[in-house]
Amino acid sequence: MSLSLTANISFLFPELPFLDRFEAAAKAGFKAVECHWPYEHSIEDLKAKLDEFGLRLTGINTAVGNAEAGDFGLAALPGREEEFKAVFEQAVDYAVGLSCPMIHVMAGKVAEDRHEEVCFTYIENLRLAARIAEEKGLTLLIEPINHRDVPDYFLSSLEEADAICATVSSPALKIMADLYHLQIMGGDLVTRITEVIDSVGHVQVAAVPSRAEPDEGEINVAFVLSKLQDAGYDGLVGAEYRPRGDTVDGLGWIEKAGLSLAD
Ligand SMILES: O=C(O)[C@@H](O)C(=O)CO
Ligand SMILES: [Mg+2]
Repeated sequence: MSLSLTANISFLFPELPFLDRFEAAAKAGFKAVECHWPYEHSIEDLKAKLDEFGLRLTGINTAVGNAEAGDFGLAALPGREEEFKAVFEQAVDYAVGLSCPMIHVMAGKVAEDRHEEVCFTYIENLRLAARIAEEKGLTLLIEPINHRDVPDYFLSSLEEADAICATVSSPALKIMADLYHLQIMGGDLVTRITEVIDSVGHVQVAAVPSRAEPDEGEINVAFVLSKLQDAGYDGLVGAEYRPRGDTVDGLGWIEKAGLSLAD
């Protein structure tokens, strides 16, 4: 298998302060990293770390909004369009400043009985964001997130994510297929993901149900990834799991899964 990894340094190396995780990832052999929310650090400080350790940054998320009030994204929230624009612009500034090609646009939490009602807002916000992404050469990702960990997250279905990509109809909008979330939300990973493979822009891995290294539990990660590759997926694989112990000691799964560190 020739798929390459990117280390999610929001989850890996949890014992280290965030800025020290770049060095740890590079020393472990990674050439690429992704993270969730880098915004408490300046673009300059982050760039210095990437340059110092010869890493590239492959993905960041839009800020969640008001985390203390329970926000987990804003794109699907009617009445919050200006706030969405602001967090999206912030993400674009960081992505451009750090040569980072992908932004995960976080949808937010919406009670199930309001799902239909807010679809319009989500699609309009994504249209606006996708236009900007096209101009800047960025890829936007939407990620179905499981309802056990994040009840009421607007986007939890792979098939709905694919339908939204078709509706927005922008080459800049793709699905982040996180095997952990998708296994919890219905499984049948190979068949379901290959059906939407043209819309998939990024893949992430973790074990289910533990969310630890993907060498245990319900998912045969080597098998699933090889089938996705056979179906035409040639993007990165995000190592987005919570290590059982020391991050470096837990990296043995990479070779067993036939993966390589990104170059
Ligand atoms: O799967 C996840 O939790 C992440 O990919 C994310 O972006 C939201 O935390
Ligand atoms: Mg994920």
